[in-house]
Amino acid sequence: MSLLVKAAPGRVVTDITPASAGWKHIHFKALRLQAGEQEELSTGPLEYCITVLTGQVDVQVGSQAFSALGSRASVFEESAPTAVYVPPGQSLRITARGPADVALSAAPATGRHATRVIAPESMRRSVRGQGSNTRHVCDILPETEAAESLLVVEVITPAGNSSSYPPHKHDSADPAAPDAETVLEETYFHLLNPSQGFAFQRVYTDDRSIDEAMAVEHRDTVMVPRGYHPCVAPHGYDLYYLNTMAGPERRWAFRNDPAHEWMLRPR
Ligand SMILES: O=C(O)C[C@@H](O)[C@H](O)C(=O)CO
Repeated sequence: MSLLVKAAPGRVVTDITPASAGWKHIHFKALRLQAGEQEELSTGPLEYCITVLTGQVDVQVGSQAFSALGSRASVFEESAPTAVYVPPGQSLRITARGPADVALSAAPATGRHATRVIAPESMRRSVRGQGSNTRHVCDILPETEAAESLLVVEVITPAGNSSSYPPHKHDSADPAAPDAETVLEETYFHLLNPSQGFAFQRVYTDDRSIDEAMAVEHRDTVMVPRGYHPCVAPHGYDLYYLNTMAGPERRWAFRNDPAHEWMLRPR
């Protein structure tokens, strides 16, 4: 099975489930809605993070109504998105007010946290890396914000730069070194600017039982069940991706590929 899920042309751009991905935790759906189009579902045993990537939507969760969420025309604007956290056991309806791109990240939960809007102003934005490894990170649902298993973050990699680099992984848990690494599945939902561009992502393990190098295009998704997962944006095309992570422990602890870690050391 390829780890690259090509974008579908219609309203549902991608719909990844544990059954389709062959993993345990992450459900990821990307929608491209036109004015008035709706997505209705029951959250069942899952918690959701609805990220309004572009455009504006109204969101109804049970009897709670949230109107006109979303403030970006493009994910490449220098601003954070609006998101909504929705716990298990809720009815959920998303209605587009105009053209809107919406991402639904979901993972198992028991219902410890209430529905809430995550406002753009509350999200931490930071710059990571140096030189041609500089990228711009926005924490949508990080460890410090309440949720049971989901972690959601978006990253812009300027044209010509790399990100998630040096390559890192989070796929093993060592009880003898509990701080060393956590086990997290991950999806990368990629967008490019201009949209006809392409970027590259490699997913590989130490033993190379996984070693896939992918050309990713606008709205493609890459599944990272395990292994290192660096990205590169060629000259002329900025790369955006939305990461959803989930696993048995809600903590992002990673290990860099020792072969490439040298570049982080002062020279
Ligand atoms: O640092 C980056 O460039 C982004 C990555 O950390 C990305 O969010 C990820 O791979 C998380 O595991």
